[in-house]
Amino acid sequence: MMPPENETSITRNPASVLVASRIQNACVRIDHPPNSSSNVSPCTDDRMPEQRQSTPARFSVLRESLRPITLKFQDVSYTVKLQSTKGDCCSSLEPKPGKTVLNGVSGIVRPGELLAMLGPSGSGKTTLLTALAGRLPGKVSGVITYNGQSFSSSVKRKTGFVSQDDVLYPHLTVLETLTYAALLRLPNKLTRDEKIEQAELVIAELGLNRCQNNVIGGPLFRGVSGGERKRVSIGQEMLVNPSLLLLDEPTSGLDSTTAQRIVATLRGLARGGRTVITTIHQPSSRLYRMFDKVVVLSEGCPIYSGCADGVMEYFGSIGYVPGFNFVNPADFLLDLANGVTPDTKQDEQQDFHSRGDHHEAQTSIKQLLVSSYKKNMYPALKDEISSCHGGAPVRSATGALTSRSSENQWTTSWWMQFKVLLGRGLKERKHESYSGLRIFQVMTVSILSGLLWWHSDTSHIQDQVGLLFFFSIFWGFFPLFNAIFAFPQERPMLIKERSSGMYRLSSYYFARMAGDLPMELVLPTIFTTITYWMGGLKPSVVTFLLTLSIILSNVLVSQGLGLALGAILMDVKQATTLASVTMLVFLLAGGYYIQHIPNFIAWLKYISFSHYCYKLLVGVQYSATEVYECGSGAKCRVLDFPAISYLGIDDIGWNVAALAVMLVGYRLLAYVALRMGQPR
Ligand SMILES: Nc1ncnc2c1ncn2[C@@H]1O[C@H](COP(=O)(O)OP(=O)(O)OP(=O)(O)O)[C@@H](O)[C@H]1O
Repeated sequence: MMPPENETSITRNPASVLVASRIQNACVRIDHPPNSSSNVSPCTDDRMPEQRQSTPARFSVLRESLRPITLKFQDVSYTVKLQSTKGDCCSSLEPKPGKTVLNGVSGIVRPGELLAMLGPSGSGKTTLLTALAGRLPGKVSGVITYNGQSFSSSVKRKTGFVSQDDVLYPHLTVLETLTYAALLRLPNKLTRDEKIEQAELVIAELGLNRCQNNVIGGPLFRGVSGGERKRVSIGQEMLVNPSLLLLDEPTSGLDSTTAQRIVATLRGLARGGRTVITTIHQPSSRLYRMFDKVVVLSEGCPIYSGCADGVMEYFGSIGYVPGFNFVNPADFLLDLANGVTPDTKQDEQQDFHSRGDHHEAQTSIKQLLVSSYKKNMYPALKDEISSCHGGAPVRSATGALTSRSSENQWTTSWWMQFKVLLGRGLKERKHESYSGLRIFQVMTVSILSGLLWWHSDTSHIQDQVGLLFFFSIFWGFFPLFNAIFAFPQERPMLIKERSSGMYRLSSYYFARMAGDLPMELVLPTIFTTITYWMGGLKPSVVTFLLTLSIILSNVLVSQGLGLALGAILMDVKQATTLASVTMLVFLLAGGYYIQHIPNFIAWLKYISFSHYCYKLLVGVQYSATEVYECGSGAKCRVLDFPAISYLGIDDIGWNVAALAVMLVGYRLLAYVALRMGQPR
């Protein structure tokens, strides 16, 4: 059948309007919308047989009462500012063009329903999903409500979001990943053992028992399969028993059986009283039949929003019917969203070369479909959005304030979050922190420098001072460059977990600091012990301990600077470049290489922690009355040695204070930068 050819065919068509209206109403498949007490049992039939067998009859958080959410979105539009393509310095002054990614998308999803967003690549599915999850940066126009209310932190905690890329720690096993998620996300009223039990139940529910002790894996080493990884991501969200679950292409890259299993799980979750929304690329007809509703996007504009099994009727009513060899409704919808109809398809096969004409024809078909949606489908949808009051009422005369304020609290205490994050961080990073390569690096340098400075004494004071300067610089560079990677590497995980309201930023931050400490302090301690005694520095335990504590303070300050640079720039390349320039400046201005720095630039040494460290190291090594052999039998005061006289070994208190200020200041800066760059 031919598509409509003139404007009259897309004007408000009473027959199409009737169909569209029926499609909207027909979507309400659940006769008795789930309520907080009886909403979870219907899912059993939809689950895979293996899941039905494996679900034990223990208490499951997945079977606890829910707070159903009806999600409505009306006229959602979103525009992004495009980066200028010109590389010259003045391009930033030009106004940047905007790109409309979403244009007037509407829909309604009730508890118990599974909605699929379909559309060609780049049509705006992910953007719409992110907007519905309340995670889209910038201004989204239109109205999005959750049980009639705007997005709030209580909705956030009841929302599960599974992104297209699985953000998981590669060195943790499936069981560990879900256990840590359970410990962090489940409320304090459950004991630790009960939380672990919930993680095991989710593993059983998702059919992950066989691989529960396998590591997740990453780009450099193999772990669980793509489908298993995806199910782990879904499991992390299932643990919070979300009322609203959003998933971005959960089946992409999976074989059809695994994809079928995942969509069956989603449908089961929906039937348990949740509102489930997923984007999907190319569903098979088997998968398509599992959806309750679909939203079809074409270049950011909706061409259909309603019941999944009403698409044929709707498009038939406006003049588009599939060809005789039609099998899959999803293929038909995607063709339409691309502006391809069965007729144009046939033409394309006949005449492969007339691409320009086809492009115009496709554009006009897309425009026709969008106009048809606006005229025939949108009014019915709009009426339904404004008339429907589905879902649990969030406001009751007395209960509203209490339940809201209690839901706004974190599910677990600060201390609990700290402990779990510390344990998880130590487990995930033990390969990195205790890497043989790192230990080898430090041991080699320490032994080599011990040999180079072998038993130097005060008659070679220049060498001794050089060793002290080397201490300050080596333990300035090494921790700085290690720390730079911390936050940029963890950023995706931090964004994901903080967006779900999993923990406070402060508990994460302190757990990270504490987790890094042991190895950050053990290596310099071993290094100093070896080099100090091999290098022939003052053979006094007190002086050694003072030297060690100065070096450890230097390590902490330098690590703080690295963390701050990483957190501010969130880009390893930029941060390492800046760090190398900074350390070069500190090296030169430290007071060892150049002893007559011009006054106008001499202030640089005051911002260098290596300078303070070096001064303190010299200060504890030599006393004011000490002498050294400065010629054949002649004795000179240490204080008169040019390098030391220029440096000065007085005002130890000021140097300690400067290091202390930097120790706190850099870490505070790192925290503030992280807070500013993260969702609250
Ligand atoms: N921040 C942004 N800056 C520039 N362009 C953007 C931005 N966000 C989205 N877009 C553009 O908007 C369009 C829709 O993107 P989106 O990721 O939502 O599409 P999609 O339908 O999910 O695609 P796919 O199926 O390939 O994942 C794309 O053309 C994308 O390039």
